Amino acid sequence: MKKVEDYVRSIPDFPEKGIIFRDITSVIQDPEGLKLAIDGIQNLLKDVDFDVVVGPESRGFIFGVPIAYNNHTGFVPVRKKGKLPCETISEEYALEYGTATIEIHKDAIQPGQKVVIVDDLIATGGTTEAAIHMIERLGGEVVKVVFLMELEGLKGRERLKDYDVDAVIKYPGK
Ligand SMILES: O=P(O)(O)OC[C@H]1O[C@H](OP(=O)(O)OP(=O)(O)O)[C@H](O)[C@@H]1O
Ligand SMILES: Nc1ncnc2[nH]cnc12
Repeated sequence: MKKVEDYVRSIPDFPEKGIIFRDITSVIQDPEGLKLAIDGIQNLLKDVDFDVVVGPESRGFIFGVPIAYNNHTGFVPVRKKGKLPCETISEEYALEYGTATIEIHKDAIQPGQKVVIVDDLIATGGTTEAAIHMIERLGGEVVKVVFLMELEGLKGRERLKDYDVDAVIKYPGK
């Protein structure tokens, strides 16, 4: 029987030389791959009590919404700058070259809410760290952070050492 990692397509040198791109389109286009991915993430949350799911644009939407639906919680998008229509707070974070900014609606998280962050992949952890800062600025408590894939060689988990972080698939390198 196939495992979820069998559905991930690895593309060398995309989007630039030296990066192995872990492609989820091959996972989610297959009914069994999609089911294994969502069920795998759900399994990491089986003992977690939470009120809301936050997912970063855009691949965090794909996995975050079904998890919110499964658990009968709401879903809050974290978007790239300039996309959200109401009042936002924002956070800048470092990319390999330069910086990027993500935003969340100011009224999306209520003080004291228990938040789970869902995304497809953790690399450096910069996106997640920025999302955590915003959630905490709004008074939310990040109770767990879950990914389909973790690139262990990039040490994102160390950057999030104060948080409960887990992933379905762990790649030892980058
Ligand atoms: O741990 P990090 O180093 O922050 O990298 C991981 C993030 O990068 C990717 O998103 P990206 O910003 O490429 O956006 P996309 O989902 O719209 O492709 C991925 O989906 C994670 O959100
Ligand atoms: N190697 C990688 N594959 C897919 N998405 C990524 N985001 C950051 N690094 C990535």
